[in-house]
Amino acid sequence: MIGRLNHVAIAVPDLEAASAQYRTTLGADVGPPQDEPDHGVTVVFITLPNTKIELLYPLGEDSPIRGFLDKNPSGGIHHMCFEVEDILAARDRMQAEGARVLGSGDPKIGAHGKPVLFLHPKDFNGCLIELEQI
Ligand SMILES: CC[C@H](C(=O)O)C(=O)SCCNC(=O)CCNC(=O)[C@H](O)C(C)(C)COP(=O)(O)OP(=O)(O)OC[C@H]1O[C@@H](n2cnc3c(N)ncnc32)[C@H](O)[C@@H]1OP(=O)(O)O
Ligand SMILES: [Co+2]
Repeated sequence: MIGRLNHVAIAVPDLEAASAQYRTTLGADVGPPQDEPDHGVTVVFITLPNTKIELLYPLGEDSPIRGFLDKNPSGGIHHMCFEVEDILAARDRMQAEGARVLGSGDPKIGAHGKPVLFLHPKDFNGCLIELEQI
């Protein structure tokens, strides 16, 4: 069911500083900030040979990552995103297995213009999981 690791997301307290660190200290290929108002975040993608890093910064008052950054003021790994071929089939299977799908349960269009869903971290060993349909 889950396929490639599409990205690992890190919530950061300072998007510009984190972008500069990956670009300068780590010499990585860092993209531009992308506002994603439908998701309450601004994201920066860092392209690696085998996956991506997604830097996340809160956008708007009710950003879903505000609580995470309050608890982790210097930032932290926020979620992992796995690719799936059919996100509705994946959702139905996860729900049948007892996993909680966050939000309405209907996919939203994510940062790559593809449908995404999130699974509750408490159901996956404390790891927030995002599914993205390829
Ligand atoms: C543009 C889209 C982009 C893309 O890739 O396409 C994105 O990735 S958008 C990313 C931002 N959007 C989301 O994260 C949506 C899904 N997330 C949520 O709905 C919330 O973040 C939620 C429900 C996971 C947590 O919300 P909140 O922190 O406000 O709730 P609680 O404080 O009640 O937390 C409950 C419980 O879970 C623990 N927690 C929270 N966040 C995480 C996390 N990222 N990883 C692991 N655990 C997490 C929190 O500490 C609480 O645990 P407890 O032991 O009860 O204290
Ligand atoms: Co993501």
